[in-house]
Amino acid sequence: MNYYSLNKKAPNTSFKEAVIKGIAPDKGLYFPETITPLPASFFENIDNLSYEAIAFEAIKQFVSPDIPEDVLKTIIAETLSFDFPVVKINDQVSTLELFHGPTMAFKDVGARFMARCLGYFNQNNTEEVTVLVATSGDTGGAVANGFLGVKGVKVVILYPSGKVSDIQEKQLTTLKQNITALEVDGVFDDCQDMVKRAFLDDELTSKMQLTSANSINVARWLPQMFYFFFAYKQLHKTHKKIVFSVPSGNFGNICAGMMAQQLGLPIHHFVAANNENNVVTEYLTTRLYQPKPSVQTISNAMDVGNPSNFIRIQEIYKHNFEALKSNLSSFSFSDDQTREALKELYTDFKYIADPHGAVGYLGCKSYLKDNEDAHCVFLETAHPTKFLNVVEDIIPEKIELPSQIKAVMDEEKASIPIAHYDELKAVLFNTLS
Ligand SMILES: N[C@@H](CCOP(=O)(O)O)C(=O)O
Repeated sequence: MNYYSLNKKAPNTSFKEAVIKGIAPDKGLYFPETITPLPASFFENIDNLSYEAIAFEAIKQFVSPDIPEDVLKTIIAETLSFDFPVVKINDQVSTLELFHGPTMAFKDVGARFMARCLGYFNQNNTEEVTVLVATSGDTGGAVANGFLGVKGVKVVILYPSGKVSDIQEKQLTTLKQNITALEVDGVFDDCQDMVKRAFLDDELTSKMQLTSANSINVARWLPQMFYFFFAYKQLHKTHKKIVFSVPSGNFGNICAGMMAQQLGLPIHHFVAANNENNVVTEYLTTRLYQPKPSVQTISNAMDVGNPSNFIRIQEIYKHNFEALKSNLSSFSFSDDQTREALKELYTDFKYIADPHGAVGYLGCKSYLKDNEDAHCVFLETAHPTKFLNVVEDIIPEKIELPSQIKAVMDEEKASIPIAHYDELKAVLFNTLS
């Protein structure tokens, strides 16, 4: 598969080069040249396929021929070593739990997949790769965990100081080894802008191989398609109109769901569930796409004011507003509404959600008001204990800490404070020695 830059001012490139570069030289996101739907027989036979077999069929065309099929099977087996259960909330709503991996957030799949692809491409390479990543909470921990000890790879994570949860901060600052955490005096968008600027900085890129482990990287983004297939496998016999409500920040996850739909997965509709960072909700109402500085909320991983992947969504719908709107609804919710939803899920259904899942649940409720015959699945993108300070105030029971969380609780944080791009540059040059 070849990839083109969405800015259309850079040469097309292979999967391998797209992964190693992260972003095209013209600053565009890479997008696959073709998307070939899976045959009808795949969907007819889905009940007999394992998750690994489904994932293999879904992603094969996007990584071929750079990753041979036997290597791809191993990468997928190692990536998907945990479960993805659908849990019934009521007759109209279910949740897909994506938090059973090592850092208890949906980012684990993409991070582990990408780390293994990069490890494979790098095996005979003497040149080190530096992975730069901006996080508003969950990506950082997943990337730190996924890339820990990967040969020839150094990871530098930028996160907004004071704007991620305590456990998220522990996950991304305590592993050390080949992982460096930079605590940025700013918001997530400042971190993301610095990362994107670094890719275009000739002084840096002439001395080091930089790539991204955010969803701008195709190897981080595309494996997120798997979730939608896994939910479909669990629900298609009982529900015909399946709608996904995706808590959305950088819009990589929902965009991956739309790619799954392009492959033929029968998804009836998407809901982008937003907190008060509502650029896309406003766009669908006003047709004006106006990125703005992110505001801090209790669903902090979605505190993104300029979502990177929206341009890919536009590309899928060929920049046709009506086509997009017929397949995507978007709602935005305040922190108070999110707290109420957490309470309702617990009181009415005995389900403990995290704040992001609660926003997804609200997205389902809003959509179902006018679409009663649909079944809405909200993605539970992270485990509630990652947001203990929020959840424990609302849920009147002691929540048992999972072993993955306990493992980092008492570790010592190591981070470097920075405020400006030049400081990032200095850190990157220091990693060269
Ligand atoms: N929600 C994210 C922000 C970065 O998103 P990504 O999917 O592009 O890595 C986070 O938790 O850091």
